[in-house]
Amino acid sequence: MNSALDLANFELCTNTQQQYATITEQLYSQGYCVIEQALAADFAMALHGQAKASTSHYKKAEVGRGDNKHYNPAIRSDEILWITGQTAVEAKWLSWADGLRTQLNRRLFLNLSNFESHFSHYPVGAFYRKHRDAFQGNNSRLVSVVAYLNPNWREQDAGEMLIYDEQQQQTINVQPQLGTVAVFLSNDFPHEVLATQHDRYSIASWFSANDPSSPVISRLR
Ligand SMILES: O=C(O)CCC(=O)C(=O)O
Ligand SMILES: [Fe+2]
Repeated sequence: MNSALDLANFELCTNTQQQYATITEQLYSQGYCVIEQALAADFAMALHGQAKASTSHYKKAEVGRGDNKHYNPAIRSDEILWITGQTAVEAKWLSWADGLRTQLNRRLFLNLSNFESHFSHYPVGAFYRKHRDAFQGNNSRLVSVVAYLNPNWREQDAGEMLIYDEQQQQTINVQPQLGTVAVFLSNDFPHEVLATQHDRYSIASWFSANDPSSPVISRLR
């Protein structure tokens, strides 16, 4: 899967529209959705290949915003690389996300306008402590989307993402298996990445709204 031509020819997944509908419905009814094999295997492998091949370009992830942005390995120890859409496979990923954005806007009357997305690499031992993706006092990140890029992940590799559903008082355990996608309301679901025992690649991303008058989604139900 090397040329742009090959990439242009594969399906994003077996039934992308059905999948968008499932994500939209579950986001509405419970605030989150986890789908295994959401991305077709060849597409997810192409993303994995790019995430891995670009390792020398990653930067240590920081926490906080603006002047307060800083490196704090006690909170998170992953490294990241922003996705710009400059390669065919990145463009495919952005196009998958844009299709989802359109459905969320149409079906839930949202006004999501932006999408930001980065590859994350968690080397052995790396983690990301419990956090929310929406910044305090700034609700612009509304919907989080995480895609996993690790073929043949085994339970002993650890590195799960735990999503805390505080209303239901339960924890959702997401294995970072190739092709799995997790979507959740950025402000409502604290989550963490447990220390990984194996090199771990994912894409972390967020839909946000520019327009301050757009609906602030809390739980939709
Ligand atoms: O890689 C993951 O499982 C999630 C990462 C995350 O929560 C984030 O980057 O905000
Ligand atoms: Fe997060």
